Amino acid sequence: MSDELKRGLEGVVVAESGLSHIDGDAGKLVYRGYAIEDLAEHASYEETLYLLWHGELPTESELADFSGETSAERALSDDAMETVRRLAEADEEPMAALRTITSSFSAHDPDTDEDPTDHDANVRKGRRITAKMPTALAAYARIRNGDEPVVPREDLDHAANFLYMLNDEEPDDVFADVFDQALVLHADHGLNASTFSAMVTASTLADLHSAVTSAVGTLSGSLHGGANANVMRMLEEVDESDSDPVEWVERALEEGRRVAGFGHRVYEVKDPRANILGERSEELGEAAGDTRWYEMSVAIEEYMAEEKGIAPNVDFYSASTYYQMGIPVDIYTPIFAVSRVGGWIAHVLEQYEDNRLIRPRARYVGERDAEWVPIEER
Ligand SMILES: CC(=O)SCCNC(=O)CCNC(=O)[C@H](O)C(C)(C)COP(=O)(O)OP(=O)(O)OC[C@H]1O[C@@H](n2cnc3c(N)ncnc32)[C@H](O)[C@@H]1OP(=O)(O)O
Ligand SMILES: O=C([O-])CC(=O)C(=O)O
Repeated sequence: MSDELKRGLEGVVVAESGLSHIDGDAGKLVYRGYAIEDLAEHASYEETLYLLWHGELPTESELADFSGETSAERALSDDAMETVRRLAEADEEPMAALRTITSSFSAHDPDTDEDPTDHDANVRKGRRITAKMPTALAAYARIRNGDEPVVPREDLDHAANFLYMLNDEEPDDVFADVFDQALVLHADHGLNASTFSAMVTASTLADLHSAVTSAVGTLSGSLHGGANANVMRMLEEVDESDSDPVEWVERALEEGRRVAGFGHRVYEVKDPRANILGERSEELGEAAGDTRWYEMSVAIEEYMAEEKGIAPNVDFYSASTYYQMGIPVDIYTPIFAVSRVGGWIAHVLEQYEDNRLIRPRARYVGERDAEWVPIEER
């Protein structure tokens, strides 16, 4: 057995997957062979989910059935809504609230007693989790502001319905399209940390709800999904202090801090999702007659490229995009989860199809021959 150490599992291949491929040198991303640029332009989030879970693009009638079956699962049980209410009223942190709510969904899932690896039952469970997470998140965001939750509408698509439930107002077409595109762009990304965490959990033959709950927790960290909210906090701080964004970043780097939204374990160049979201951020700014957030972001991007040779990741431009849609900053990471849940479920389905317990080793660097000392002599 080799004791070669791969810290952070960097570059280690641990599974075969047909779901998404990242070419980190060229800055290319595909889901099941389809370029992310094509999916962002043409596919809805529901279509992307179907592609990930079923392996091919749906026909019109397959998509209509799939979307209808998913939207029919949006409503929360009274119990689940009570959980949301309690968490919101206790001012629980948004990702922690989402993690707890997601876990609680298993209590009312009619397929809970099925074999955890049953594919069809897992697709049904997956549909329910994916449909209910946005309802829970929107309700949480409203209740903590003293507003009542908005009942989901089955006649709106996944993206538009979320914005409707969040704001109690149907979104305009531009916001609905941009949000749908953001959901498509975040849906899957190889064996990122949260997906891997879902796979590790599933590999013990734990159930889908457990796998997704593990993943929500893993996504919350600032090195992963948590970075999108930190990007916006940085931009707001720069704006409020009237500083030059470049000077602000220079200072942060001098102090040894990382700049949120930059760097990636796999991409050596700019994340292709950041290109698309950057365009959306610019368009939203132009439409509102205020391109400040986009311009600040571009200045930081140029400086980071010149000084550090580090490019933006997906979290960098999603921040100003969501901000200009009026979405509260601290729910950006939960929104990432609302999209990525589709990828987590797809990877868990793959894991169950060809399962092997995931169990790496550590190189032991502790003592080996310690002599037992009775407690009264220590
Ligand atoms: C959806 C996502 O999860 S995308 C990632 C979201 N996370 C962030 O944006 C947080 C900021 N980024 C980072 O912390 C990192 O780039 C990570 C965690 C994403 C990737 O980290 P790793 O692959 O482990 O790269 P590593 O930490 O070894 O960084 C390599 C070098 O680049 C530097 N670096 C990487 N990212 C940054 C950054 N955002 N700001 C400043 N320096 C950075 C590191 O300091 C290191 O420099 P050194 O070799 O001189 O010490
Ligand atoms: O792939 C990663 O390590 C992080 C990432 O960009 C994602 O999860 O979308």
